[in-house]
Amino acid sequence: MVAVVDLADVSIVRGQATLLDEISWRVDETDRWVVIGPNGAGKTTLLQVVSAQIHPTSGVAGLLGEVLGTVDVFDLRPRIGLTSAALADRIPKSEPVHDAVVSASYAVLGRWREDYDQLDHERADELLDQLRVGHLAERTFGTLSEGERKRVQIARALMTDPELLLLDEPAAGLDLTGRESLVRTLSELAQDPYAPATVLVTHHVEEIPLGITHALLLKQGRIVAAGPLEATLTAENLSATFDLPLSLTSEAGRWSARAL
Ligand SMILES: Nc1ncnc2c1ncn2[C@@H]1O[C@H](COP(=O)(O)OP(=O)(O)OP(=O)(O)O)[C@@H](O)[C@H]1O
Repeated sequence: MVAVVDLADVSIVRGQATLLDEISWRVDETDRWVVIGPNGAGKTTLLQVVSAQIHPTSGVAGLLGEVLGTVDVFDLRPRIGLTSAALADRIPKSEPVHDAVVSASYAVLGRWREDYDQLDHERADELLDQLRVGHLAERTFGTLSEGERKRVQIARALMTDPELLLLDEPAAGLDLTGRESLVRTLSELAQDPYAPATVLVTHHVEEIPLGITHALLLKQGRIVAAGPLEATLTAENLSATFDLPLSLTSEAGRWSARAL
C-alpha cells in the first residue's frame, strides 16, 4: 500500500500555542478518512499541513512520497485537491462556473495558462456533471446557492486529477436538503474506486458519507483515536473528543450522535 500522507510526530507551534501536538498519521491511497473534532481542535491546521500550505515546527511530514521542506511545494500542490471556505472566498463572484473549474490549475500553480485545451474543457464539464451542477456551467459563481457552490468547489478540486482530495467542512452552512444531497454525492465519490485518497473534515457525524473507511478524532491538537471507522468511531471515543457524554448510532452506514 502506498502512503499518500505519512506524518511522524508532527507538531505545529505558533507563539505559546501548540496547534498540533506530535501527530503521527498515515493515509493510504485507497483510504477515505473523516477527521472529527470540536472547534479549535486543529482540524484546519492539519489540512494545512497535508495540503503543503504550512511546514511542521517539528516532526516529519511525508506527502505523496516526498518530504515537506525538501521539495518545491509548487510541485506538490497541483497533486492535491482542496476545498475550504477560505478558498471559496477567493473565487470571484463574477467568474462563470465553467471557468472557475477549468482554471483550477491557475489556482494551485499561480500561473495563468493562456488557453486551455479541449480536453480541459471537457474534463471541467464532466466533473460539473458528476457533481450534479452541469446545468449551471454558464452561470456566474456569485449567483449560486451555498450548496451549488460547494459542488463547484469539489469539481474544481478534482480538476487537476489530484492524488489526494481534502474537503474542509464541505456541508457547513447547508440546510437539511442540501446536506443530505451533498452527502449522497460525497458517498458516490467515496465509493468510487478511481477517486483519490480523501480526507473530509467535519464537526458532525451526520455528515459522514458512505464509503468513508477511517476516522481520526482530534482534540486540542492531539489524536484521541485513529483507525478503521467502525472500531474508531465509538460513543466512548466521540464523548472523549467532545468532552460530552454522547450516544452514537449507525443505521445503513449513516451516523448520528446526541447528548446522553
Ligand atoms: N497563528 C496562530 N497563533 C495562535 N493560535 C492559532 C493560530 N492559528 C490558529 N490558532 C489556534 O489553533 C487552534 C486550532 O485551530 P484550527 O483552525 O486548526 O481548528 P479547527 O479544528 O479547524 O477549528 P474549527 O472547527 O473551529 O474550524 C485554535 O484554537 C486557533 O485559535
